[in-house]
Amino acid sequence: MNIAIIGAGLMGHALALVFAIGGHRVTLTDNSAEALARAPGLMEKARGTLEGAGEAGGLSAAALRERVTLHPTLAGAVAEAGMVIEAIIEKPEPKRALYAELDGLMRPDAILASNTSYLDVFPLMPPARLPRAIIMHWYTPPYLVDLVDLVGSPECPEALLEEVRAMLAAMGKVPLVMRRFLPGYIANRLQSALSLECYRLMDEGYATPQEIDEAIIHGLGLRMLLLGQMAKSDLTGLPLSAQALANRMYEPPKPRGHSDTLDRALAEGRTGVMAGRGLYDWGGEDPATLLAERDRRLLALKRAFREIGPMAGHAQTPQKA
Ligand SMILES: NC(=O)C1=CN([C@@H]2O[C@H](COP(=O)(O)OP(=O)(O)OC[C@H]3O[C@@H](n4cnc5c(N)ncnc54)[C@H](O)[C@@H]3O)[C@@H](O)[C@H]2O)C=CC1
Ligand SMILES: O=C(O)[C@@H](O)C(=O)[C@H](O)[C@@H](O)CO
Repeated sequence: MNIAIIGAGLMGHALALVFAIGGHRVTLTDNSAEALARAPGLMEKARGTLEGAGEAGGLSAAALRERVTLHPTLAGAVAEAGMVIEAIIEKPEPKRALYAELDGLMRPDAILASNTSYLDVFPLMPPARLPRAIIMHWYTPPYLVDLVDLVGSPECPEALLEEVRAMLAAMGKVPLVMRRFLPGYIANRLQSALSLECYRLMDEGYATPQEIDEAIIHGLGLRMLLLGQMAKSDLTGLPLSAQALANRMYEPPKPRGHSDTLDRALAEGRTGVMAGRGLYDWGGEDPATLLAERDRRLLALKRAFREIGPMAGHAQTPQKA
């Protein structure tokens, strides 16, 4: 399929690589010439890391350049596309404006997909596009994290969602179809709840970022990879889960809409790896080198886990809840 990706940022360039590895032809555009110009180098860096681990699907550097075409204009990018993926800034109004512009440029039969993390984008889209509109939410980096949240618009037929689900499965991804839209789907909602607690622990001086990550990496992470949270509860015994609920000893933090820890970091320009410092000081290490090292280690974990396999999820025969 011809795939057009709008937005060549952190996600857009990586999605271009994923679909190129999946054998699709990709057009990529961005309203920032600088962001668009950065994309080929970022894609090749990631492709090289994947190839080094035998995970590039046989996509050579030359084939990547051939399969992904950069377009300076929206019209040029979407003219032939059977699917248009929006991966621009997570703000409603720029998305609404883009969908309106796309409506006059896309093929009538093209699927309009959004990579939005939380927004209900369907009310932002031209009504005539809704029968072929979906949310297709990926996780960073999408060439390594296999989960893809799929949600159809209220007018999207099951058959279309199944067509996209099958396409993603054929690409080796793990599409998870939500029966109806919920901000953040499943994994992003869990991440949001976890983040709220993390910011509470830091804001109220209970824990440092390092201590929080120690607790996750050496406490929760290993089991979660194998069991998720629900199978883990089965192995622990559900009476304990029920008792923990009954004891009400845990009260989730009330959302404050901000975090003092985050506010301080942002005020000091500590915006994350790209700035050399965030909640950690990355010692001025080159961000591309750090991201490549992240990818190298994630690949080693994925390879080992492919041998081990999960003990939960669809790999198991779940009890009817
Ligand atoms: N960063 C992440 O980890 C993830 C982000 N997402 C979602 O993906 C979307 C993009 O996120 P990122 O890639 O992180 O953002 P980003 O800021 O890295 O990239 C967005 C790109 O879109 C371009 N852009 C903005 N308005 C545009 C327009 N009207 N036309 C064409 N290009 C335009 C910008 O120049 C920028 O290069 C957001 O909706 C975000 O919630 C989803 C999963 C993970
Ligand atoms: O973690 C991810 O890659 C995705 O869940 C995302 O949508 C973004 O990171 C989002 O959670 C940022 O708030």
